[in-house]
Amino acid sequence: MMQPPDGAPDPTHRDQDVEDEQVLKPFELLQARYLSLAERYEWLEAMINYVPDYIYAKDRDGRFLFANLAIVLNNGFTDVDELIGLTDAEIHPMADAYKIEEVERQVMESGKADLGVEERRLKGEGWLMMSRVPLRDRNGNIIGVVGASRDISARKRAEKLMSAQTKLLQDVARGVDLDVFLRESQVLLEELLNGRCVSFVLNGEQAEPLAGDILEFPIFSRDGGRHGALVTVQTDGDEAGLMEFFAGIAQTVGIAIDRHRDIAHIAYLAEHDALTGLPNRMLLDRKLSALLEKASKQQRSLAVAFVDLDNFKLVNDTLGHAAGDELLMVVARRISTHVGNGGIVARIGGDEFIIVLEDPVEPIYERLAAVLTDISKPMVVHGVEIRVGCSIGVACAMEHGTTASELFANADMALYRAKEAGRNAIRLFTPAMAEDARNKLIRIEELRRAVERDEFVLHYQPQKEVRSGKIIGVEALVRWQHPVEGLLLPGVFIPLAEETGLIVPLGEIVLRKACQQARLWQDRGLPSLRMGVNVSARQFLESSLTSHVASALQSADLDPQWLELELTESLIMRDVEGAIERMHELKELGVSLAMDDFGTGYSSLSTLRRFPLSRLKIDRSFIADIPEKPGDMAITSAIVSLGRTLDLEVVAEGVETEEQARFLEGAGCELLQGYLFARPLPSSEIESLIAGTVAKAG
Ligand SMILES: Nc1nc2c(ncn2[C@@H]2O[C@H](COP(=O)(O)O[C@H]3[C@@H](O)[C@H](n4cnc5c(=O)[nH]c(N)nc54)O[C@@H]3COP(=O)(O)O)[C@@H](O)[C@H]2O)c(=O)[nH]1
Repeated sequence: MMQPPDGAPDPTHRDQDVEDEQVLKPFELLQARYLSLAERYEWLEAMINYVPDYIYAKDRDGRFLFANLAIVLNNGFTDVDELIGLTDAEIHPMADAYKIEEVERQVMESGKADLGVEERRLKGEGWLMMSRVPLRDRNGNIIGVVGASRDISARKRAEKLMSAQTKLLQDVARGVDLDVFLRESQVLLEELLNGRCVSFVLNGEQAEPLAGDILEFPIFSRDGGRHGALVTVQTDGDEAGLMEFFAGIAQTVGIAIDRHRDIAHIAYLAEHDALTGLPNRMLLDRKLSALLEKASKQQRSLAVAFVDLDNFKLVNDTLGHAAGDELLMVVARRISTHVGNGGIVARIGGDEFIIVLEDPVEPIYERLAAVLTDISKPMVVHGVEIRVGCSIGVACAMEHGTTASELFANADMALYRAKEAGRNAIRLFTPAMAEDARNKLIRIEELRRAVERDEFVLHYQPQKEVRSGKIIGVEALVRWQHPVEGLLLPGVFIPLAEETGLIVPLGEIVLRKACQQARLWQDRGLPSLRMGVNVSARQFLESSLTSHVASALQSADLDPQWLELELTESLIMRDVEGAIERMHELKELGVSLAMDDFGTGYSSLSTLRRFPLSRLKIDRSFIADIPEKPGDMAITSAIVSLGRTLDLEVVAEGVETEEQARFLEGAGCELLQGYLFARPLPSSEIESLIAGTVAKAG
């Protein structure tokens, strides 16, 4: 604590009387009363000597007039008198002295203060903040310079530490590679701390032995775990600020590691399927391109196989998505076991996997057959034992393609063929498949155009009532009047129309034409005929179906009772509840509904009861082998009596022989349809046929 010179009043002493007087009397009076000039000088000098800042005054020639103790000691003197009268040139190296003189000369010449200039210390390490102001006499003449400087080394260091911390945080934000970040951080810290040893010891790493007492700052992870520690050696001058700095750096390193792991995880997720952990399409593309390059250089072969599970949707729909996920994981494991390190297994979509077999030693077919057999083995999913089959399509490099996309396209084509072959099959790509695919594409384009231009005509196949022998209805069957190929049967284009969705506009065309024809026959005075129109699965699922039917009826001005929509049994059974709802919607229009191809699906008596049907059409496959197959005859009789039980009329399709007709009549079947009576005929021929039967009856 600084003491005032002997005899001087203690300025910190607070005496109430004195304070009162100070308020009452002028300051000069007070000074004169208590302090002589010498006393005041002594007191001021003691005070100036006490402050750690450097304070001095110089004359115009740069000679020290006064300097406080801090300056005296810093320049290697013991008493101020030793310094008085000296110039900077006499106590500092020439260059430093010149610099000081230059600044002070400027201040004296300009009369302007030079405040807050940061400079390195002339002696020892550190920084000073310098201020110089002109020294003036009573008349305002500049007679020298007064300087004051403060040691700002601690602040400068704190700033450096902070900017180091900021730089590291910026590196973290920029996502600098972790190894680079750790290396650069270590170098930066060691430089900043004058070569002091600093290292980051991450979990699982061996710490380098350091001499001396060790300081450890834990590097925490975001979730409170520990990544490791920042390790350094303890030194005497370690102040609290530095400890905080180390702790802060350790925290920054923790963030960097967290971030690095996040990025690695995101990169992993971007290239892997989250469910099975298998590579996804992105990684597969990358890896396959590299493998293809290698295979091409080494003239080796490589197989790409597309694997698609059969009936996966059924598992999802019946057992739920969690069960579907479990199934996919089992399948992924089974495929991976077979492929091992000699290839890649990737999941590229719902139930689609791709296998790449590198230079297959065993014949490809055998390896894939083993995969197929393994996938098809029973598995327990959510407590239920199930089996799923699969179809596999294969293409080989370089034979079937040299790029990933060529091989994918060709393997996909082969897969399509495998599925067509009835599933659980493997097909190797052949150039003919590409040709077929090309033709299919051309056909789709032609079909699209045909729908736009309406190149379709309807033929009608009569339905004969057994009881009266009269034609009481027809089934409308579409034909494509192809501009080059002539009249095409539906088997050629209906499946394609289903696949592409073109069946929806095509179905609308058929509905309109059929309704118009029915109305035209009525207008021409023919007996009213029930018009049967096939509705495909895709059409039935369209929410617009009911409005399309209503609109077709309305524009033809046809009474709905003459329109019958034929829905296949398998279509209805896919989603019984949904189908019932849609059937009621249609029924409300006043049309009747028939179940087509009956016997090929799995409807039970109890579900059949719930359908608002008018007729059952026995599938022609049951009729074809009558009378050769007694089993078919029994089924046919059973369907007829089922119809009777449910109060539904039964129509037998595909009746080709008199024998079949007699059997069906005997069984009680009400309506017959087939080549025996007529093939599907153009409208004009139907007119003659009906006119003929009417005349015969008359
Ligand atoms: N969604 C739509 N599907 C339609 C439409 N028009 C037809 N089709 C479907 O195409 C399938 C094939 O039709 P098609 O080649 O016309 O064959 C029909 C008859 O010719 C044939 N048939 C009739 N009687 C006999 C016979 O005695 N023997 C025999 N071998 N074949 C015969 O059956 C077909 C009618 O069958 P079905 O529809 O089950 O009553 C056809 O199956 C339709 O599904 C359409 O406009 N939309």
